[in-house]
Formats: sequence, C-alpha cells, structure tokens
Amino acid sequence: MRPFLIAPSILSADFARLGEDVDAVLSAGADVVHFDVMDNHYVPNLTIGPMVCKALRDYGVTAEIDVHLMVKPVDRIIPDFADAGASIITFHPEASEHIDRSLQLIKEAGCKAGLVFNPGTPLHYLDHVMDKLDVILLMSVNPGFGGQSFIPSTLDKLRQVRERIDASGFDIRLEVDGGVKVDNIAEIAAAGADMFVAGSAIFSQPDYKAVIDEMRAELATTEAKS
Ligand SMILES: O=C(CO)[C@@H](O)[C@H](O)COP(=O)(O)O
Repeated sequence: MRPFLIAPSILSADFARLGEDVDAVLSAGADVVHFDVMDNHYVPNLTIGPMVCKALRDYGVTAEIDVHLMVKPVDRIIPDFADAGASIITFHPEASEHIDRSLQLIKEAGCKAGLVFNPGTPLHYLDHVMDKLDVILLMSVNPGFGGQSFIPSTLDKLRQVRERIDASGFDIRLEVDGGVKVDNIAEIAAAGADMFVAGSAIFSQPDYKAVIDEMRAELATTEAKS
C-alpha cells in the first residue's frame, strides 16, 4: 500500500506572497506543490514559468514540485523547468509532436515524467509508453482555470487507468486534478487515484491544515491501490 499524496494547486494561491503561501500549505501537511503552467495558446489562460519555479526553490521550498505543462509546443520548455528545480513534469500528449521524445527529455533532465489526459482525451496515448511513466494525470475539469466542478465521468476513466497501471506492474502514480474537495475525495480515491490536486478547496479556506486534515480523514475511509 502506498501513501495518498495531497498536492495543492498554487493556481489558487496568493501570487503576491507566493513563497509564504506555499510554505504555509506545506506546513499544513501538503505533500507536493502542484505548479500549473498555462501559455494562452494550448489553454486560454496565462500563468507562471520556470523563473517562478526557481524562485520557490531559492525561497527554500524543498518539497516535490509537480509541474503540469499546459503548453504547446512542449519540448523546448522542459530543460528550463528541470534547471529551475521541477521534480515531476507532466504534459498533454496531443500537445507534443513526439510523445516518446518528450518523455525521454524529461527523464534525461532528471525529473519524473507523466502524461495528462483532459476529460475528452482518449487513453490510447498510453499504449506504448507505460514503461516510461511515473505519473498519469487525469484532468477532472477542462484545463485552464481553477474553481470548476468535478466532471463525474472521470471516475470511470480513473477505474480504467487504475486497471491498466495494475496490469502493467509499473510503479505509476495516478493523479487527479480539478474540482477535488473534501466531499468527493474519498469517492475519487476509491476509483483508483492516489495523488490529489486541489486548488480552490484548500486556498479558499483560512485554515489550510483543517482542510487537509479533513481530506486525509476522508481518504482514511478508503485504501490506496497498488
Ligand atoms: O490545472 C488546473 C486547471 O487547469 C487545476 O490544477 C486547477 O487549478 C485545480 O483547481 P481546483 O479545481 O482544485 O480549484
């Protein structure tokens, strides 16, 4: 059994005092910093790049930084994020010209690698790359904005991916992102997820520890898979 990981999305953090806010959420019990990179091209929003990732490292953040690239093209920004201190880099397969090459670039740069699937993206992109994946991230909202509602069909997709991971025998995290809250996290875990991105559910509350504790209490009602 492996631990469940809670990864607050800093898209909902206070950008005017990002270092402090990230420190606060990690002190409150978060495991991983989820870092959303949007390019106003692949998705209709514009956020943060490698300089901000490096600034967090320089500020003293030592937790894993999980960089979710919502950018097209993918490859040219990978080395910059690796140099900036990213731990995990995930990208959308339909945004890459050569999925295997992008995964290889991430690994060669010393990071964990993953593919991200939008609600409408088919899972066949997994077919020939399972051995190269550390993470599979299922979006449970359409990418671009925080604060959207969880799309229920993600539960079935999670179950399908969980079966594929278990059948593969590889050590792959199953991450979910979008609309994750205290009141649905147990159901999402039961469908097979073991890493939970939550933005607005955590950062909209004054007491991060209280929300994270509530999430962990809900997760304790289910068992992590594999
Ligand atoms: O990548 C994205 C959106 O594109 C997510 O990481 C959201 O930022 C999650 O926010 P909430 O749905 O938890 O508010």
